Amino acid sequence: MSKLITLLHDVPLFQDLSVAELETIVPLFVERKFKKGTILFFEGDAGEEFYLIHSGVVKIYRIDNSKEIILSLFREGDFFGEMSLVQKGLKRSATAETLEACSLYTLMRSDFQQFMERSPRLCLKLMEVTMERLRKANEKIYDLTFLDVRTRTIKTICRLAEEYGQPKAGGMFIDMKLTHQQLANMVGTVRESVTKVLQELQEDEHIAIDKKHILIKDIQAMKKQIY
Ligand SMILES: Nc1ncnc2c1ncn2[C@@H]1O[C@@H]2COP(=O)(O)O[C@H]2[C@H]1O
Repeated sequence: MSKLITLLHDVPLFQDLSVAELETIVPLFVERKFKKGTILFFEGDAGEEFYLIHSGVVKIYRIDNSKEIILSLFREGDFFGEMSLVQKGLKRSATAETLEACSLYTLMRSDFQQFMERSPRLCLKLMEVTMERLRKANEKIYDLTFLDVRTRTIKTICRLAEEYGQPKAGGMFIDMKLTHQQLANMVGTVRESVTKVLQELQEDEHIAIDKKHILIKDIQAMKKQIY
């Protein structure tokens, strides 16, 4: 349990909770481990649990006729699965799948709801995170409507660098293994188009790719291409 308390202290959603509130909620979480490639739930399923990531990466996506669009990637400290829990009868709005072996903490729907009813602080935090996710979703709608594939690809790489980037000799290293297909599913295009843009970016020495990891050599120079 102590590792959960440490995790909760670092998770913005739970940071403002009092010690008493934390002590109430911690025993309700159940730790579960999942292998890479496990579907946690499908879009349209009944929502039964709230998920908090202790380790690993989870992909949230929708699929249509085998075409996939990635809505978000979540990692340690992120939560998901809350949308279908806030109101009775709502179904899962997207599918969740582990991209790596994952350790997740789950909270049952009834516990999550009871805690929301009792804790205005948690509700406010949840609203803050939801607004931030809505802002990102709006940005994505704009990008898909107005921007070409090259610009969208560069923007996606820059966003990944902001969220998962680590400064490294020679640039900014994105600490996440991504295939061209996964990147294409984030950008909203076909794999061939993303491969072409990545090749151009490598030829122009903006990025280097090593074992599915992207290194951005000069993040400011990359950003200059889009803004
Ligand atoms: N656009 C989005 N951005 C980030 N997370 C999302 C988005 N859409 C759905 N999710 C998450 O994916 C989950 C799918 O199940 P739920 O609808 O229960 O809750 C959802 C959210 O936690």
